[in-house]
Amino acid sequence: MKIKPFNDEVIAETTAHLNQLAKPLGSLGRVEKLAIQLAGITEEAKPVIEKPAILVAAADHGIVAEGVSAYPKEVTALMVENFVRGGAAINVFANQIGAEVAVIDVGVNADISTQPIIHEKLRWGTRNFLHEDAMTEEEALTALTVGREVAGTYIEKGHRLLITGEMGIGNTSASSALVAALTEEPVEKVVGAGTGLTEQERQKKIKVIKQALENRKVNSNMSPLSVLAKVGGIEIATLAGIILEGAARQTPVLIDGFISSAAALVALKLEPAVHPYLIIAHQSVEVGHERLLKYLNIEPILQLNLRLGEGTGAALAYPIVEAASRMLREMATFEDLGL
Ligand SMILES: Cc1cc2ncn([C@H]3O[C@H](COP(=O)(O)O)[C@@H](O)[C@H]3O)c2cc1C
Ligand SMILES: O=C(O)c1cccnc1
Repeated sequence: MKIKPFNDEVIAETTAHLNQLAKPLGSLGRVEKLAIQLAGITEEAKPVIEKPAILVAAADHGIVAEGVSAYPKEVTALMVENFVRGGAAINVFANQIGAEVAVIDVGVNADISTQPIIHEKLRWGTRNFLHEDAMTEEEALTALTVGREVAGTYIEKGHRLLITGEMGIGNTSASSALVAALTEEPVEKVVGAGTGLTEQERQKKIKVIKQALENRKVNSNMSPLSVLAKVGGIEIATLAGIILEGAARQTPVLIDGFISSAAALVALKLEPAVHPYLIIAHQSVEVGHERLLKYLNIEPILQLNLRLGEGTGAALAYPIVEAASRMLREMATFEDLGL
C-alpha cells in the first residue's frame, strides 16, 4: 500500500489562498489548520468535502465473560437491529448531516444474517483474550482487508469523507489492551469505565487486562498485527483498514472516539505514513483517550464529554470539517473586495 506524503506545493497554495481571504490573518484558527490538512489529504488546494458515509463495524468480544462491561453481549446484535431501524444516536446525527450509515457485521456473536447490512462475519466474536489469542493473525488481516474493501467501495460511490463508527460490547477492553501494548502506557492509566462501570468494577477490569497482557506475552518487540490478533477486536481491525484505505485513496476519514482512535493507533503502527492523514473528531470521557491523543500528538476537534462510540462524535464534528472546505471554496478574497 502506498500512502503519499503531503504535496508541499498544494499546501503552499492553500496556505496562500487562506491568507488572501477577506478576514484577519489566521482568524479562523483551527478551522484553517483543518483546511490545510484537508488539502494535504486530498492533494487539492480547494478540496470538496461532501456526501459523508458512516461505516459502523460491529463485532463481539470474548473478554466480556470476565465481567468487564456494564452491559451484556446481547446488546451488540440488538443495537445492529436498532441501526437498521434508524433508532440509534448515530442514525439521528447521520440524518442531520445527510450521511449514509453502513453497518458491517465482521464478528457479531448472533445470527443477524437477515439484516440489510454488509455481511462479512469472520467469526462469532473474538476468543476470550485472558485465556487465548483473540483471533489469529490471518483473521486480523482479513478483518483489515474487509475494512479496506468497504472503504474503497464507498469512496468509489462518491463519498468524499468517511466516518468511523463501531458497535461491540467489551470493545473498550480490547482498545485499552491495544493502547497499553502499543504505547507502553501503564494499564491503569488507559482503562476506563466504558459503558459505565463503578470504580470497583473498573479496578477489576484493570486486573483482567493486566493479566491478559501477561498471559498473551505481549511485548514491544511484537509486530502490530500480532498485538492486534492477540488482544484486539475484529471491528477494531476493520476500522484500522478503513483508516488506511482512506489515506491511500486521499480521502479524509473522520475518526470518532476512544475505540476508533485505538484503531488509528493500530493503523499508525502498521503504516507510519498515515499520521498526517489522521483527523480525530473528539476527546472521549474514556480515561485512556487523553493519553492516546497525547501519544498520537493530535488535537481533537471537539470535547463534548461523549462516551458512546457508534461514530456519534465524528458525525457531530462533520459540519466543522465541511466548513473548513467551504471556507476555501466560497469565501471572497481581499482582491474580490477591491483591496
Ligand atoms: C445500548 C448501547 C449502545 C451503544 N452504542 C455504542 N456503545 C459503545 O459501548 C460499547 C463499549 O463499552 P464497553 O467496553 O463498556 O462494553 C461498544 O459497543 C461501544 O460502541 C454502546 C453501548 C450500549 C450499552
Ligand atoms: O469513546 C468511545 O469510543 C467510547 C467510550 C465508551 C464506550 N464506547 C465508546
